[in-house]
Amino acid sequence: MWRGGSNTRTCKRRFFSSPTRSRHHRPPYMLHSRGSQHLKAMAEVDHLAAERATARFDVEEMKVAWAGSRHAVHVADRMARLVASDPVFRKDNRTMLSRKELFKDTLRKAAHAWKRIVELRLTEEEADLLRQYVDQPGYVDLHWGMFVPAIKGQGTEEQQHKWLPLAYKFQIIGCYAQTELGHGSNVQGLETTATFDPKTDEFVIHSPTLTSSKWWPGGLGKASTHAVVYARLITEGKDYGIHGFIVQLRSLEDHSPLPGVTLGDIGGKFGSGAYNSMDNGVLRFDHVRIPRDQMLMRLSQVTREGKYVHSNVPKQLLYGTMVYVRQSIVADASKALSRAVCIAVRYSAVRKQFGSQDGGPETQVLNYKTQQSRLFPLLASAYAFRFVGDWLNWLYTDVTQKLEAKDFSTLQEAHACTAGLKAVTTSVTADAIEECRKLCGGHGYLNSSGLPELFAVYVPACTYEGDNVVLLLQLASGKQPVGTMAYMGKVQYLMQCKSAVSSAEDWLNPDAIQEAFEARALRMAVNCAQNISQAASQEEAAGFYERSPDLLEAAVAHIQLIIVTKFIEKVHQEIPGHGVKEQLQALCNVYALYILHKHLGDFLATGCITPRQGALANEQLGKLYAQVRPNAVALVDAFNYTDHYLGSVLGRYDGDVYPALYEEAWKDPLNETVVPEGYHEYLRPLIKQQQLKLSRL
Ligand SMILES: CCCCCCCCCC/C=C\CCC/C=C/C(=O)SCCNC(=O)CCNC(=O)[C@H](O)C(C)(C)COP(=O)(O)OP(=O)(O)OC[C@H]1O[C@@H](n2cnc3c(N)ncnc32)[C@H](O)[C@@H]1OP(=O)(O)O
Ligand SMILES: Cc1cc2nc3c(=O)[nH]c(=O)nc-3n(C[C@H](O)[C@H](O)[C@H](O)COP(=O)(O)OP(=O)(O)OC[C@H]3O[C@@H](n4cnc5c(N)ncnc54)[C@H](O)[C@@H]3O)c2cc1C
Repeated sequence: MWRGGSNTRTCKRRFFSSPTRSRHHRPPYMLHSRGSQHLKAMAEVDHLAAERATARFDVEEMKVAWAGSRHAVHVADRMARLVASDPVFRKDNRTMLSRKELFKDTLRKAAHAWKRIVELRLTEEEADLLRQYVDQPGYVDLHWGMFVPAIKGQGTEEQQHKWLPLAYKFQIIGCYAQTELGHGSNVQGLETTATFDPKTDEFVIHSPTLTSSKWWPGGLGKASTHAVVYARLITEGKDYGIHGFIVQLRSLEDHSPLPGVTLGDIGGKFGSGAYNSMDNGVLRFDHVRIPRDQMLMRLSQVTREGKYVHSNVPKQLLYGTMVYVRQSIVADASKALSRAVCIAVRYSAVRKQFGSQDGGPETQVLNYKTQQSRLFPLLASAYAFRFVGDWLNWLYTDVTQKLEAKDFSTLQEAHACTAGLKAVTTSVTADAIEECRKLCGGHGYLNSSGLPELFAVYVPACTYEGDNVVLLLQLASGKQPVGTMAYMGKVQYLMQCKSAVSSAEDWLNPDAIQEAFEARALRMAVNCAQNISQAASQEEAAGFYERSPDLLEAAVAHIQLIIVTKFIEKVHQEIPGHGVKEQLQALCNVYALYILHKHLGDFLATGCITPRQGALANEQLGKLYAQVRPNAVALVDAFNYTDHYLGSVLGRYDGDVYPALYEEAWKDPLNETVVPEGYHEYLRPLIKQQQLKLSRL
């Protein structure tokens, strides 16, 4: 008890009262030769070895299951180490940099990453991974993640031929300028105009109001030379709605804004370090002219005479770039969540509190059932999101191939799944990162734990690429029971079926889980439909508006069903490696039963299960946690993250947390001097004044 972090009385003075030190001073015990030997010896110890020894499965094979293939493990490993060993990619000081320093550091890292990519002739797969491990949001994310995909998806072959080689070689840098000060979610409400002038064969791009200023695009503020700008196309006096245009913003010689272009950064954002490395920008146009062939013309065209021609394709293909990014955001959710969980699991195995009143060892906090019941569902969710992300990537590829063959039948399904899964996985992940911070107690609140920055970087994912609530409401427009909606075809059965579960073990049967989740999702959707028609005596839209909070819950139930289904399907596959399948089976059950327990109200209110069956699910959940416990550290080791990528003293692979925490504290700029700046101006006069007052008494 007295050795734990809650009891700092004994250590406080000793640790922080050393004499004046230079910027590079070391903590007291590190100056002492015996101290540094001690530290070295400790560094060679694996404090988590005992935890690793209790694992009942082959961790190397689990790495393969997580990464998707042996090749994927190998490439990821190589790229992670390449980044970790390069001093330019250092990030441990990131939260201490000013905004300007941080931005410059981002430019430096991006340039260095590009240099390494070219020097080492990395493949696209390797280059993507290298950028991921550099782990600092920046303009390159938008250049590769949105600018290039927008040109690929919406540009004609000729346009692709012209613009993509320039973008691939970084001869131009692009961003995605859609959102405006006054309109984000409502894309059809954007105000920027692109008016065709047949006299000069040009479009005139203009920002007619303050609210039409482009606002938020990443990379726009300071880095981009070009943007795909979304604007209302006006020709022959008619407004044809939103279309994309390639617009040059800055000189390729000196980076100054082109005539008629006003642009800059929109200002500091949530958290230290974090997303402040990104130059989210503001942009206004004052009648800026661009050639007609810079309208992205794959979906529709404007002829030399100014005639608007729409190809025979759904207009929603304009939103294709967003669908692409949303599916990649789902894969990213599992990365962010697994990082947070890895930190919290390892630290919970190291951290000890209570349990001994006689000087004996205290209890690892990971052994507390409350800690397990908060942490293991998050561990299971990380695996669940990973597998549903893989499936979504497959769906996206499949839909893209169909679209190329002019088959648009699965477009709506792709939109619904990407929108819904993006919304659910990002909301859960943001909350989970914060929960992991709390699971790490006080030390989780330190920047050096990595969790505050991870949260601050991650939380805007709930908003960008579509506000999560707005996206979930999109699911309600799904009409036909196809694809992931197919279960709705079993409406008669699912409306009246009763769960057969009669013991806790029965909940281990995937069919029992699947049926309960299908029945809950379907009944909630049917209830919504009935309530909407009752609420809307005249118009469906009015009922939709009235019952939208219920629709949100029904949408979440549908998405949770997809996640559970894809996890069950994954576990049904052949999975090599001793004990790997068993562990994944346990995690799948933890995920499903945790959701069932958390949303018990839904399951009971819709009559899918009885209160007794709900209690049995919770009983089984407790048994599953006990099964996960000895494997927990190995299950996070399977994510295969380097200490550099994890960026957390609490999540270190060797578990040697305390010396690392101690050393990290001394790196803070406040500790550059023992007597702080401001002492002579503010502290000393205050103290002296009080002393004077006292002496007069
Ligand atoms: C510790 C350090 C870690 C470092 C890690 C590094 C991380 C780096 C991070 C970088 C990653 C990402 C950067 C983020 C970049 C962000 C970019 C953006 O945010 S870009 C802007 C995105 N904007 C949006 O998403 C806007 C949201 N709004 C919409 O999508 C739509 O307008 C929508 C869906 C709300 C529809 O509105 P509305 O009802 O008005 O639609 P329409 O009338 O236009 O259409 C209705 C009709 O179309 C169908 N529909 C809608 N969308 C789609 C679609 N995408 N695909 C197919 N169909 C679609 C809809 O269902 C309707 O169909 P119907 O049959 O008529 O019912
Ligand atoms: C970090 C970050 C990076 C970004 N990067 C880019 C970028 O690169 N390019 C780009 O173009 N944009 C970018 N964006 C903008 C982003 O796409 C929008 O902020 C996002 O789409 C949400 O739109 P909004 O800001 O208009 O929110 P709003 O729609 O104004 O949302 C405000 C509130 O209203 C609610 N609401 C809105 N409509 C409805 C409705 N119909 N029913 C019920 N509730 C509703 C929302 O749920 C929310 O609670 C970025 C944003 C962030 C935060």
